[in-house]
Amino acid sequence: MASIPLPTPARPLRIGTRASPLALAQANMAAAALVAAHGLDLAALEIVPMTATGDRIQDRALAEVGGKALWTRELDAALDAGEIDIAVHSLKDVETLRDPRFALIAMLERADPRDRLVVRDGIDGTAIAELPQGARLGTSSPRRAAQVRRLRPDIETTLLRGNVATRLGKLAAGDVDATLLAAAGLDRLGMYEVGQVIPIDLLLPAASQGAIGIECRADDAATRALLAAVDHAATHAAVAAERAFLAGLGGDCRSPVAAHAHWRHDGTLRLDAEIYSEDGAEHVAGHALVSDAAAAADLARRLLDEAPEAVRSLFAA
Ligand SMILES: NCc1[nH]cc(CCC(=O)O)c1CC(=O)O
Repeated sequence: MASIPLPTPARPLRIGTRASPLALAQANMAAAALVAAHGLDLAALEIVPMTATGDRIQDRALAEVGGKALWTRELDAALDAGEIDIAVHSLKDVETLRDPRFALIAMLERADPRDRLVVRDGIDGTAIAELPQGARLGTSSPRRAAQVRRLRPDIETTLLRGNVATRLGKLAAGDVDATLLAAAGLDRLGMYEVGQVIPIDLLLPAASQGAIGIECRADDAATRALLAAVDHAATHAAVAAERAFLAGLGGDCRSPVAAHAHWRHDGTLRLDAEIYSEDGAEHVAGHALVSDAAAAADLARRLLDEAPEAVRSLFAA
């Protein structure tokens, strides 16, 4: 194979990212992986932070805002215009159907995919089952709201938006009694002690949760080669199955859908998935061994076929 032209301080690789502390931490993880894989000079990389539409809108549920690509539009435009060379994303927030001008080449090794329950001072209990009767749970995730309401119909769910620190601040201020946050995000912010982890079999995570994706322009062969060296193949295949399931449903990160794939000891990949009605009162769950995207899409079709009307009607596909 021909050698890859490496970025240099004179011609740095520009890494586009959202400007939130979590996004910056993730961009730095991607940078560190590239430095390690290629023996780059740190000065050969430049982090380029930008604000996404989703960051600007703070007062409404993103599901209401409508429109697509609330987290990717600005980075896509910068990538397309050649202002950045790569974009680093929380894959959970990236649409399953991407513009073919962009290529998702690499995923870093997935972190803890689980959610953690965080309660405010004065609330006893660290598990969902232990929350006080009628507790108020803040979340911006239709999945988390539906899952909690299924387990605890007495719990009231309200909208809680903003980056991780903002949400924790609103929790501390008593706006809500509890919230759910991704363990991966908390850990990447150094908040290892915040919240109580919820087992996967109690609260199945969102498709792609804990996975960081790195994209470049599809026609940028040099950058593709650079990124391919930091791809974690096992993560990539598992997350691709989760995303194929979501795509098969016609869902996105605003759908009450959970999907998690994990490698079994015999080398097969098992995909577990659940789809909920908005209030969590109804749901359908299933699993399959998935050797390719088609098998994940098959599971989506099977679950939609089995789903009660309140669930199926959420997916107009
Ligand atoms: N929707 C926001 C978002 N997107 C990715 C993460 C966490 C990091 C990850 O899943 O990799 C979070 C925060 C959260 O859900 O608590």
